Amino acid sequence: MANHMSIWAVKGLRHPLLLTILLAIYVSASTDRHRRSNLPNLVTGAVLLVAGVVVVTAVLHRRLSGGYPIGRRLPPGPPGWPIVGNLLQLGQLPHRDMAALCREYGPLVYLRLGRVGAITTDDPSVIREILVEQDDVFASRPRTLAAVHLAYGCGDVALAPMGPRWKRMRRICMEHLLTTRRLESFSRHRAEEAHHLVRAVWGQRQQAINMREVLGAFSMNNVTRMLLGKQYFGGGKAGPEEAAEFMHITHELFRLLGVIYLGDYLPAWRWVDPYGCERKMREVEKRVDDFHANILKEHRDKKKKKKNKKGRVKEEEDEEDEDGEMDFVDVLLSLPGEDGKAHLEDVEIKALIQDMIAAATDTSAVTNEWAMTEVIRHPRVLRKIQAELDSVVGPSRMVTESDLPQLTYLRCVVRETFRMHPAGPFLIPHESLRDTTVSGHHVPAGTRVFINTHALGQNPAVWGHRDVDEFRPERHALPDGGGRVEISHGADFKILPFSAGKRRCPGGPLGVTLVLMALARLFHCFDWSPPDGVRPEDLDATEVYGMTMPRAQPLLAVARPRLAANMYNL
Ligand code: HEM
Repeated sequence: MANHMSIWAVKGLRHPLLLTILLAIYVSASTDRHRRSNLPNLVTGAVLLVAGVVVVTAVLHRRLSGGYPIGRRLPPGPPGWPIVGNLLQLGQLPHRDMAALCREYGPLVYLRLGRVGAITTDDPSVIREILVEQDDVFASRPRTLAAVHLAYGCGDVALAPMGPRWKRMRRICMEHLLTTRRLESFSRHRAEEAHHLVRAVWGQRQQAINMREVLGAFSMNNVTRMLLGKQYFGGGKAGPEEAAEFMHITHELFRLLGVIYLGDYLPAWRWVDPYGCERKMREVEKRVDDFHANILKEHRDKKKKKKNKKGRVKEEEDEEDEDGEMDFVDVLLSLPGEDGKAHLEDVEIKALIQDMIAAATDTSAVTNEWAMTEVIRHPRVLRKIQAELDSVVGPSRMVTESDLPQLTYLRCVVRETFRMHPAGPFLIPHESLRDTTVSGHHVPAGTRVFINTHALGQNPAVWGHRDVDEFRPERHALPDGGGRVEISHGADFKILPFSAGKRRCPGGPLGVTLVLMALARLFHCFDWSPPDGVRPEDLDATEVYGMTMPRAQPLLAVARPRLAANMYNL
């Protein structure tokens, strides 16, 4: 009984109406005692009345109007506490908690997180309304403390609020960095990194391989070669100390960007900051900035050396390195700045480098680790992927980028991976710029928007109740069996790997190539199984929450070569 009472008390803490009932039961019990001891029960009655009125008024006010004139109703949502609002209703896996609220209250749910109003949804038509039909209203981002400290005062692309600065930075990405021509110029590097990936696995064949390390190195090397002209893994140009510093700050950056920092919702929390979160943000901010300053210095020194060698600088012109490509930092150093300035500000270049590293590496590595996990859990799927690779590529050459559009079944596998394990549980939070109406509900300016991509992929109303939990790539096959399977949201918005509208991912095509290439090479070159003693179906698939949503534990898997030995030495 005591146990039951404590469970109800905990539930009561999360639900004010329940607490009122508990309070009423308690007070009437004590009233009984008071009666027996002849104490006046007038005071008890008054306390009960006032408590009831306060809570019921607060709840009604919040439910009916949310502080807005009746008729402009906020979307439905759970009642919240004064000051903290609904923060206590969110636990370690907030995407799952918000999904449960959508099941209970409907496709669009309103929450109050401390002083911040928020909406969340996992419904394709509401998502389309927010990201496409009302793109102008919802294309901003909240100024979180992590964004201020870790993205150069929100001066980057990914975390910047809507405004002329974001537009300019995004244009630089689209017109100078992520163009088809520029990306093609790195295809040779990508092929080399795909080969290193196969070699790294071959070197550890027949033993349990930590796939997080191998896949992380593949993504990181691809991105840093393109961005900084350096490899940090596998004997590239960077020294071990620099590589260790790079890894450390990148991990810290991801971790801090993923934290839900209470100081963003309850300003008083910042005075206490019991876990030193903001102090850590400032520390990482300094180390990241030093690292980027060093990268800029190296590139400028290299440029000077070339100038001395040639006796002239080809300003404003593509300046290729000895391999024939300009890395992104070279490109950024060659661009003119704002208002007629000769160059971009250093802080602008650093913010862009930072964004690309954060946005490009973890997303593709996490997706690859989940895809490998699901395929090893389902040997039937592995056999189908390999049959396709054997027919499109054959046993006597390696997969190339030109094969990727033909790998129809593998593309379905990647879509299914994005359905069940999107790179991030939510899109990066959006924010509304002005008052608006969504699905008939009032949404005030400054509302934070949590698009729950994880819950979208698990939504039985979208995917059917029968096999929503099952990894079944066939569900993405095109009806006529032909054509190219696209790895994007499509017209139905049933999956949302790269988002849509103004803030959609500008690196989608590169991301898809990195994911497909790694998987195609790994499944073409090797057979895969879990470590000895683990059955495929018992391979753990628990996730942890963060800006991206990796497996709780790194994937360990055993590779057995399936091509002739000479193929691995090419
Ligand atoms: C599998 C790989 C990738 C996935 C799944 C992915 C996914 C996403 C998602 C979901 C967003 C948030 C969109 C929103 O909030 O509405 C995003 C934003 C972004 N991504 Fe990616 N991405 C990937 C790879 C890349 C790559 C390779 C780059 C660049 C080299 C990149 C650069 C960015 C940038 C700059 C933004 C911010 C856009 C903005 O706010 O305007 N991403 N990405």
